[in-house]
Order: sequence, then structure tokens, then C-alpha cells
Amino acid sequence: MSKRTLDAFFSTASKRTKPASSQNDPPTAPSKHETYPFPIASLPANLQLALNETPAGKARVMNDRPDLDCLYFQPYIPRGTANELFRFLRAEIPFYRVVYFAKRGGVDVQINTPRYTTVFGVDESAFFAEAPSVDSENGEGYAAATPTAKTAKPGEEKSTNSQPKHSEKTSYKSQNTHDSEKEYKTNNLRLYNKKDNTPIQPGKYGHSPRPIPACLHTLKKSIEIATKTTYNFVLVNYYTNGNDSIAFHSDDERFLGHEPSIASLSLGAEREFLLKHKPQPAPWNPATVEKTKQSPTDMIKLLLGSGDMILMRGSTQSNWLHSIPKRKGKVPVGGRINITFRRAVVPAGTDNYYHYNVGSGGVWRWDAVKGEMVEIASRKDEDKGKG
Ligand SMILES: O=C(O)CCC(=O)C(=O)O
Ligand SMILES: [Fe+2]
Repeated sequence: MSKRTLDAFFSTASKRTKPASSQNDPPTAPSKHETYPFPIASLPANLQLALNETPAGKARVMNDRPDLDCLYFQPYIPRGTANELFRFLRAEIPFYRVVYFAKRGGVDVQINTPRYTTVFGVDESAFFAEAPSVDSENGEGYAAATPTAKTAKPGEEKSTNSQPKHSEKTSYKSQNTHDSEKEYKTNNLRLYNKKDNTPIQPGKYGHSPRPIPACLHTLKKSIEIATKTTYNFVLVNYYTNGNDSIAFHSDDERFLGHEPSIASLSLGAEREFLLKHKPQPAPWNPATVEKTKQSPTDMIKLLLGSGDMILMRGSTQSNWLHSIPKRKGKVPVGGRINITFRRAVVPAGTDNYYHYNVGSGGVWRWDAVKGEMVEIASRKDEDKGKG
């Protein structure tokens, strides 16, 4: 990448005005939910506090190549904090090694995803809210679910009246309306249709959507402020070593809507991130080539270190491909986590993300003693057509 590109533009991403947590907040409880294979710890107080210092550096605008529009935070999270966050998330989050079949030249081919993945969230057509509970005084209407209120048990069949209603007695909090981390709890969250607030029916989704656990929710909030964008999906990749990778692709599916903004955070080992323009017929616009002294086919190579973040936005996804290539060499490459924050607008997005990032195989978890991922359980039969 040229010096000109590197120095081209700077934007002053302002630091947050409202802290994500204060020093006096008690450590929050682990996030639990019927769709999680195990409770997921919340961020330790020191990491929550450190997130108040984000973004750690100014974002650089990368838009001097045709159709490219990215913000590059180098870093978004200070390196030391980012490494601690890497170790925390690797230890606390359930991962999957997804195998799926795809047509290649008309033939079904088995694809082994070359990295661990996991995903949380639901598309815009639905939302998570605390399960409503029956008002004990008159037996009708619904009260806001609180930790002490009587709430429907997870998985309990809905009664005839179990829809949240728009009345004074009805109050339920959408996952996105919590304004303090202390209030953010996944335990009693259930899924509703945005259109009419009715509970999601079994079969709407091929795989039960999972609420974003508190630790990733905190991170999401921080990144939403910095990027002035809201997200409803958090996808996590874990690259064990230089052998794990992601092939050239673009995140331009229709379920993300027009010109999606995707924030991509790197934690742990440094890896190369390659960007190349989608194939386009020559001759290229001579004016553009003259301006940039680069042909649109020239590759951009960024070294993403721990804490760095790229926001890909505007026309980027529809025109550029990106990848993390395998890294060979004598020096072993350590583990790396990548977290992307996205916004899916229709159920097809939810189905796609759970299919390719959770799938149906076993659950993997980091084993600190062995220093490797271990398969902790073949999946409990949690997902056959449940909402
Ligand atoms: O690991 C990365 O930096 C990129 C991940 C990515 O492109 C994706 O998950 O779509
Ligand atoms: Fe991607």
C-alpha cells in the first residue's frame, strides 16, 4: 500500500462521552441463556473500564482507490488491553468447527471451515425481550419482567395470552433499549417478531438465534459509538495458527441491505489482511489510474495487529474482496480472534449466519491447561426447528 494511501486522510473519531461502565459497577454475572451451551462470563471490571479509552488511536480513512471506503483504527483498543481481551474471549466463548456442503462444478463438496467460528444476534425482523409475566393481582395483563418477577420458564409453551401487549400493564425491554451494562441480562430473553410483537413461532428460523452475551454486548456498544452505526450481529472467528484462514470473499449478501457497514476487530496474533478489487474489465478509468498510480487490480495488504479495527463501508463490499491468507513460515503464528459487527435486515441473514458459523457439529472450548481447543460436547439436540 502506498505512502500516499497511508497518509491520505485522517478523521478524528471522538472518544465516548458516556463511560461503558464506572469504577463502582459490581462485576456483572455470567450471561446465561437456553441457547448457550454454557454460561458466558461478563467482562472483568478492568477490561470494561479499559474500553472507555477507545478508540485508542485516530481512524484513518482509506478511500483513495476506486470504490474503496474504509476506516482503519490502528489500534482501536490499546495493545495490552486487546491481548487481555483476546485471552478472555478465547477462554469464555463457545466455538464450532463447521462442516457444510456446497456445489462446486455441479458436485456437492464437503467444506471444512478453516477456522473456529461462533455467532450471536438476530436480524431486524425480530428482537429479544424479557419474557412477560402474568400480573399476580388480577391474573391478566402483563408486568415488566424483573429479576424478582414471575417469568415464563425458558422453553415453556406459551399460554394463549402470552404475547406482549401494548397496554400500561405491558412493559418489556428490547435487548437494545438497556442503557446500562448492569441491566443487561440475557437469562429471560425470548424472541419476538418486530412487526406485531408476537412470539417467534417454531420453524421461523432453522437454528435458534442467540442473544448477544454481555461481554460482546459491551464491545458492540463501544464500537457502535465509534462507528456511528448500530449492529444486530456479532460473528467471531478464531484462527488457531497460520494454517487457519478465510478465503477471498465479500460480505455483500442481500440480507445485509445496500452498502452495509461492517466493523472488524482483530485481537491476538498479527495477520495479513488482503483487499483486492473484484474483477473488472480493462481498460480501467485512466483518470483513476493516473490519480492513484495504481491499477484497480493492485492488492492492498494491511498487517492487522491486536486491537486494530477496520470499518468497511459504502461501496466497499460490493466492489472489493478481502481475505486472511494462510501464513507459512518457520516462526509459528499464534491464535487470533476476529470479531465482525454487522446488521442483517431479514431472516435469511439469521439463517445464513447460524448455518455457517454454528452449524450442527460439536461445541469447542479453549482448554487453558492443554493450551488448545477441545470438543466439550456433541451438541444437545437444541435446534430442530425451534424459534
Ligand atoms: O478475520 C478477519 O479479519 C476477517 C474475517 C472476515 O472477513 C469475515 O468473517 O467475514
Ligand atoms: Fe468478511
